Amino acid sequence: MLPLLSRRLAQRFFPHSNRLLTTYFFSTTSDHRGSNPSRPSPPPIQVLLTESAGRGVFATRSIEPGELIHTAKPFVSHPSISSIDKVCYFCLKNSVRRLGFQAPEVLFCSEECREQAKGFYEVEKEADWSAFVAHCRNRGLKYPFLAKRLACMVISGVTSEDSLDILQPARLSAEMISQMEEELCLLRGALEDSGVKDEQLTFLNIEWYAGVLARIRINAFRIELAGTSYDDLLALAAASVESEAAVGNAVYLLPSFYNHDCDPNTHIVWVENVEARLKALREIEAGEELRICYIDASMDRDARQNLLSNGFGFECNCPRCMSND
Ligand SMILES: C[S@@+](CC[C@H](N)C(=O)[O-])C[C@H]1O[C@@H](n2cnc3c(N)ncnc32)[C@H](O)[C@@H]1O
Repeated sequence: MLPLLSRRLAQRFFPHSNRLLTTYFFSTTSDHRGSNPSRPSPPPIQVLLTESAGRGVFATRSIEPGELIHTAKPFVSHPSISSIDKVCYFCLKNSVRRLGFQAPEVLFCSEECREQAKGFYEVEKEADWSAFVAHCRNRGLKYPFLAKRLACMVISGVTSEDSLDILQPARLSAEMISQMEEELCLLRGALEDSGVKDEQLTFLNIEWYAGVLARIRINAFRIELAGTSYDDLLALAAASVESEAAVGNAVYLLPSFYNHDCDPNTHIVWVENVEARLKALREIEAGEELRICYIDASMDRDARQNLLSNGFGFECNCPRCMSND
């Protein structure tokens, strides 16, 4: 199922086939290797319909505790405002040193990241984003930055305007949509003033913008890097005290199909950059659904249910909640 899904997704999301971006997105791998040791086998998972939580991810074979099930590159990501001058503008790698070739306002950790970023940055760098950034900063908004980056990707032709349609959207109230109008106006205005032609902006209306944000709201991950060294761990500990542990936000395609469980069998981690690693927390049988935890599982049942209902719009039906734990 996955190779076919991948081919269809590749045609749909990258109509003009920027090879670099396509490679970046589809390099999901698993630790297990097949008969050819140099080639990683496809991840041991498939996406199927569940009984009561829409689509979900299921194991196609037994998976060992601690096993790396697969990795995933983001479809779109963005640093948090407080991290913009510290992390790579493409991969969100921490403690990046300024390289000579880049524009003064953003950082790239390598030539490769700068090259990969061309899909959005060539459009983005021509515009003055100060009004859009000030608007989002004053209201504490983070998701419009992902929508802005996606809009730039659509304009440059590396993805199509319906690329996130495959993801489940949140229900938005009329009030939420009317608040988005101002952001959209600033986003469109910045692009128009930078010389993007009207015909390249026909997709950028409130239906598109609200549809994208409705999907981002349910499917975006907050990226906290675990780091690899003692210094990384110390920096992370300091950042969590200052509530600035997140380096950014990202939307992935395959990881978005994982449902939530308050006692999950799988977790998602980030080590050095925005590339996600899905790992088994315990032994998982073939055919079992893989679930991650969207929230802090240490909270009591009522707090968990409230958070999931307000943040994600669903009543959790996991075994832990059903047993009132
Ligand atoms: C990130 S999506 C997961 C994939 C989704 N099931 C789909 O079909 O695209 C999150 C949505 O899945 C459903 N969901 C996830 N975990 C659930 C749970 N424990 N109980 C009920 N619904 C759940 C909810 O509708 C939620 O808004």
